[in-house]
Amino acid sequence: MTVLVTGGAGYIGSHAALALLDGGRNVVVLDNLSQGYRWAVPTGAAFVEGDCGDYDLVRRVISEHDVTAIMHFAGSIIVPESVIYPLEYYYNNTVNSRALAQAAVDSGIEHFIFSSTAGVYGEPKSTPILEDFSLKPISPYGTSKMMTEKMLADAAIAHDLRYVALRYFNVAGADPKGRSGQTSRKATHLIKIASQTATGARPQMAIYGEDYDTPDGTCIRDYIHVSDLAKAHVLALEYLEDGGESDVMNCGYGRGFSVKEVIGAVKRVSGIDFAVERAERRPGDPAALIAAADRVREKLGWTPEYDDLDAIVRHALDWEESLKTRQVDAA
Ligand SMILES: NC(=O)c1ccc[n+]([C@@H]2O[C@H](COP(=O)([O-])OP(=O)(O)OC[C@H]3O[C@@H](n4cnc5c(N)ncnc54)[C@H](O)[C@@H]3O)[C@@H](O)[C@H]2O)c1
Ligand SMILES: O=c1ccn([C@@H]2O[C@H](COP(=O)(O)OP(=O)(O)O[C@H]3O[C@H](CO)[C@H](O)[C@H](O)[C@H]3O)[C@@H](O)[C@H]2O)c(=O)[nH]1
Repeated sequence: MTVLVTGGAGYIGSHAALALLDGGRNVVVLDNLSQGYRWAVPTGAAFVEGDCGDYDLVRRVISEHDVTAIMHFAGSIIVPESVIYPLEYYYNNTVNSRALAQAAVDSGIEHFIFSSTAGVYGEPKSTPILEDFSLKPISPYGTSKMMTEKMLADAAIAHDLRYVALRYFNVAGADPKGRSGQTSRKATHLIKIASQTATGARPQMAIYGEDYDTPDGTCIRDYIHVSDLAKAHVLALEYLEDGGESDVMNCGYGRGFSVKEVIGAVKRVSGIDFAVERAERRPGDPAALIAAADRVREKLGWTPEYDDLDAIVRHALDWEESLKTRQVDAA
């Protein structure tokens, strides 16, 4: 019995693979290394280089590794890039997910966990955001994820497949044991960028907009530690194995921090007063995104361990330091 982790050479997938291995499960990672790194695949996981949209390959991997469940992280993740290259995003996130789901159904896989995003909500009518708020994504990225959610919902009605779509809020931090972290070639995430600036990989950073309708004028987000998120995946799998119904669940802590608060934490924890510029608003940034996080706690029994901004930042900084000794551009 093995879990197939697509995108397991990437940031979140590698942490989920670690959590599965730590729990004594077998893991096979399928990743095309378009963004991830071979070295990021945890020791103990089997690795297949290839595309999650390659139906025949997926069927073979499922059969050869005795796969009984799929965690699907592989995808393209940069919101502004999805506006410029929408058809690439629909292909990689929606078309390839369709092929993967088809291979899963045809192979008799019954348990499927999908990486969705708070981006499916678009500009929410209010916060905290409940799972049954209407889905009105404002980017091709968000729409590509929403479409995959809908496909899974329909497939789950027609076939023996049951799924949990986890809608991540802002994922940050790194494995507390230093085994993995965020290495993306094209980082856009606030805590990653602030950590790179603190550790000298960037000369300065910018705050995108100080005129939002928030207490300090900067955007508020619900930052979740990647290891807590990984744990939610393991629990979601156990939930399905115990007979749980298909569902969607927000993954966040239900509280938010502003951009200025985050930068303040990175300066405080690192002890470095790095340069921060003011910049224009970034298009498409909602003022505040905070999860209603009751469902994941109640249905999965999820209890976070790292709901502490300084701990998230500490782990992100430690990982950034460790990257100085790695060849991150060599896959
Ligand atoms: N990072 C976040 O804050 C965030 C928030 C919400 C949702 N998500 C979702 O979580 C998932 C993982 O994100 P991440 O931050 O770890 O990104 P990442 O880029 O670090 O990891 C994605 C991995 O998928 C691989 N990949 C991409 N397309 C593939 C394909 N067609 N076949 C096989 N492998 C492929 C890449 O090489 C990479 O290793 C994505 O689906 C993303 O949309 C991420
Ligand atoms: O250098 C930077 C980087 C970010 N920000 C600001 O920090 C906040 C957070 O930005 P991120 O890029 O870290 O994250 P987003 O909220 O834009 O998006 C992330 O969270 C979303 C859900 O909330 C989606 O899941 C998406 O995939 C994921 O990238 C935003 O107000 C952004 O403008 C800055 O001011 N400076």
